[in-house]
Amino acid sequence: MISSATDPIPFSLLSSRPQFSIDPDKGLMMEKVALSEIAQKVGTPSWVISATTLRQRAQEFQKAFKERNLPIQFHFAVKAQDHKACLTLLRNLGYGADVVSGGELNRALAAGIKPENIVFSGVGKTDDELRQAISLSIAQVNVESAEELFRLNELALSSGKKIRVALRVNPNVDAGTHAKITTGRAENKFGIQYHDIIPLYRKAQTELKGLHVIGLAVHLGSQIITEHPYLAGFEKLANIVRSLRQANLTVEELDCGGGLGIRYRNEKAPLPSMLANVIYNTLGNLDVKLRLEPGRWLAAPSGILLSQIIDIKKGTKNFAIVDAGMNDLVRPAMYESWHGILPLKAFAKDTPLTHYDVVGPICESSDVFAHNRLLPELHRGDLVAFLDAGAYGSVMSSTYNSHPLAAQIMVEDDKWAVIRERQTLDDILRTERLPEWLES
Ligand SMILES: Cc1ncc(COP(=O)(O)O)c(C=O)c1O
Ligand SMILES: N[C@@H](CCCC[NH3+])C(=O)O
Repeated sequence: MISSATDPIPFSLLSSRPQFSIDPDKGLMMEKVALSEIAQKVGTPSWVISATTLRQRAQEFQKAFKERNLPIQFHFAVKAQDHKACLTLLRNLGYGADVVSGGELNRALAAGIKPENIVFSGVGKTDDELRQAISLSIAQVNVESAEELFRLNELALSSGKKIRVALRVNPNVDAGTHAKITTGRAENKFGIQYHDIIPLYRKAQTELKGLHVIGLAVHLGSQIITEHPYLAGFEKLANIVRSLRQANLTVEELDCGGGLGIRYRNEKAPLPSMLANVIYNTLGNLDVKLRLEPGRWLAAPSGILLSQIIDIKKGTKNFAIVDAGMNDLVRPAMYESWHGILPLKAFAKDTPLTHYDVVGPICESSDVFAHNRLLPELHRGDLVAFLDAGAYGSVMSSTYNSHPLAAQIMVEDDKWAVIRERQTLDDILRTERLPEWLES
């Protein structure tokens, strides 16, 4: 997390992010909206998402696969960004949803996504969640263990309705990403071990009458920035498909998961066309319907977290203390992740830069957004934007230290709207009760 000479300086962060510009009077703009106006009217911290960026990235993803003529259905990974407005925008482009809980399933439905466009992944699905999936006849349940497979079969039999199922393979492939967001290694809790798939698939397809076994699913991890893990994972998947077919079993569909990474700092971020090429070369001739579950690539660059500087604390180090904390954006504390930081005040390319540790107000030493970051000189009251926070940002926030959840705003062209009100302390206290014996 230590800044180095190779860190992009603030101005250069703008060059690869067309949704932002600097207006000499209004400062940092997202699309045609001055972010300072939002901060002034709605307060900070606030999440702001650019609808145009989300839409363009979603379309770029689709285009890459269309160019390869691959029959594919996209399911946005709701865990990355679960706001109804984002899900609705994506639904209008033809995206379905990839959900990992009953909550996400019902959010997707509330956004008008049809059950037949919803896949349900995740390592711990309750009976109630699976019953709802069965009664809705969703696109498929990605089953993560033999135990879950048998339980789902029983639930389907007792409801009198078959459920479409894919077996999630754990291919034991290293995604080459942060250890905490790798999911496809044998030691990870996700998926069914590679060597157990064929006997289990056979049993499921030939004996478990509550299930319609349509194929396989795989998800290797998140923030994947080279083609190698995908190549290795999909080649293994293709081998299993061939073995299953040799054993006279039917494979109709493959769900290739998500995971495509973005450029937060200096990473050589891949494009969806890379993923389309790898899928074309590894799975393209298997005559299967394909599904993908992208999350981060669509949503992360579309969103920011707006925050205000509470104090500048000077000493051996300069601390810029902001009003957003790890309770809002937990990624730096949790994964040592790097987020670009831009001041909202207009600044010129040759503005002199100063080193700051940018920290939040939370009583944890890990509540640090950036160490030794070069920024134009900052003052109390200044506003800053944490970039690339549209995925795994608002969805992971908490009310630690009794900080209410931040507001959410959507921007499109010159319009903006509050899409989630700022939570209040009353909202938090409303659900708390005193036990009778403590009431005075
Ligand atoms: C099963 C599954 N699908 C899709 C995703 C989305 O991943 P990403 O946001 O990296 O595209 C995840 C998250 O890692 C996941 O666990
Ligand atoms: N929350 C992680 C991604 C996890 C993806 C879900 N398996 C992040 O912020 O990078």
